[in-house]
Amino acid sequence: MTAAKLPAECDTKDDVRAEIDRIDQALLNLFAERHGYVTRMAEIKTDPHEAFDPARIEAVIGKVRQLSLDLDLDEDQAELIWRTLINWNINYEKGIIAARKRAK
Ligand SMILES: O=C(O)C(=O)C[C@]1(C(=O)O)C=C[C@@H](O)C=C1
Repeated sequence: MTAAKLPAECDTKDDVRAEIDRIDQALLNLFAERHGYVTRMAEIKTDPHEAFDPARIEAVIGKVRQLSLDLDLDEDQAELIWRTLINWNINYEKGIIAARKRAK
């Protein structure tokens, strides 16, 4: 494997795309790690209604927006990504909790 190149060290589209592919892999590894905790959360919560936790969601979004600003990223883009992720997680958790209750 070739060493990572800084943006300014990339001379071709292929150079840039190799770095984007490397970063996508790293991001997916982190999403997979986060997903493991969401699965665990679904095991800990006891009622499907607990899956949607508005206070926690707004706290996460607030943190993500601030971290984005600190990194000079677009905070609206970050919020959109996180809301999509969290909305998906809510349904995922609801499904796990409801199935467990039905099986009892
Ligand atoms: O913190 C929780 O309670 C979670 O279940 C995690 C999470 C998230 O993906 O960050 C998902 C659903 C909740 O409504 C809030 C946050």
